[in-house]
Amino acid sequence: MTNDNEPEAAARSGLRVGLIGAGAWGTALANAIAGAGHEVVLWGRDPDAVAAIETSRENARHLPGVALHAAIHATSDLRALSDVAFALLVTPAQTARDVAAAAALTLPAGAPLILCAKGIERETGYFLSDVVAEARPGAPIGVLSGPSFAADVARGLPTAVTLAFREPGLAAKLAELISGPALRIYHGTDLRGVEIGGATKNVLAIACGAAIGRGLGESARAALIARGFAEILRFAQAYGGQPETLMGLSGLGDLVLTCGGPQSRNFAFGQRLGEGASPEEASGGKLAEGAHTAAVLVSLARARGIEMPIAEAVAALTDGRLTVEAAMDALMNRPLRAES
Ligand SMILES: NC(=O)C1=CN([C@@H]2O[C@H](COP(=O)(O)OP(=O)(O)OC[C@H]3O[C@@H](n4cnc5c(N)ncnc54)[C@H](O)[C@@H]3O)[C@@H](O)[C@H]2O)C=CC1
Ligand SMILES: O=C(CO)COP(=O)(O)O
Repeated sequence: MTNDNEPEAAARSGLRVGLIGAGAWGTALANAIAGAGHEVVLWGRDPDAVAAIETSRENARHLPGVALHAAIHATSDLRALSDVAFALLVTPAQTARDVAAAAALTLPAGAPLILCAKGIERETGYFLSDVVAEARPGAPIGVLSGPSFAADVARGLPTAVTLAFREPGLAAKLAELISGPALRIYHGTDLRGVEIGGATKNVLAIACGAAIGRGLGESARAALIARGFAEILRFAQAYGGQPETLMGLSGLGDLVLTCGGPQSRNFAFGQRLGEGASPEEASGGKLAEGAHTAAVLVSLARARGIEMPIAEAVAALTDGRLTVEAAMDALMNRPLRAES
């Protein structure tokens, strides 16, 4: 196992920070934040899995081979969050409502909560920050997003992401507290732009994966990234995100990362679809958030008259309504138009 964190950091007097969700990303962030000098409470829902993490000091299921920092305490008891200074919510997007509601019962009133999941709620079409706001009205909500594979962050490889809060100054303050030598956190106030970037890029990564899996080549991948980004920009502008935000880490940056290859679970899901697997086979039990977001993204786009043909194709693919060939034919046979 590797652990590049300085043991002394555990003894440094930092804040007590809650990490809600003990999957790959939650565990990687817990290590990074503990490495920045804080005491971390890592909450997971499964008592047996949490006990194994706490005793073995490794999350063998989701982040194997990475030693847990000494300043992390893993627990399945939400009451351990009752005295944290702030918390991060890192469970899958479609669980955000239930998990936020449960955490709201114990989190200190007014403690900032940072959303790290990437998606849109399927049943309501709500952005995740709005979902969480219903659980904790009035408490500050932030979004952390950007190009960052959990395995890279866990190995201490250089990573840069964006943290946004609407409250002026809060993102800068928290970014300062949790950034470290390898995790560089930029800050901003365009919460909506940051969360749209993270939710939409997963859908486009499935399209890239499908094209590569089908053997359509690198030119097709580049076209999908560029035209996919145009779709993201149109969507974000219609829903209140700033174009500058989308051109940064949480939009273009994360789109490029996840469209780059099968280290992305969304890309890998698309790749298997392209190779002929059914949507059920393609998931292989791994979380591909884009598969859960594609249909609701398309509904939101249609509701505002925004054209998102690539996202439409992904929604049809993931629902099993279209083959990769038919999806590509549909995209290639759209009327020629000015590039915008
Ligand atoms: N893995 C990565 O590199 C990154 C992931 N993310 C995002 O973070 C979110 C979580 O992803 P991962 O940690 O990678 O997933 P994961 O599959 O590694 O872990 C998910 C965790 O959530 C827990 N969980 C599932 N349903 C739950 C529920 N109803 N209540 C409580 N806990 C539940 C699981 O037990 C598991 O511990 C996703 O939205 C993903 O897009 C964001 C950036 C990087
Ligand atoms: O969001 C991520 C990287 O920024 C992780 O991507 P995947 O969920 O596709 O693995």
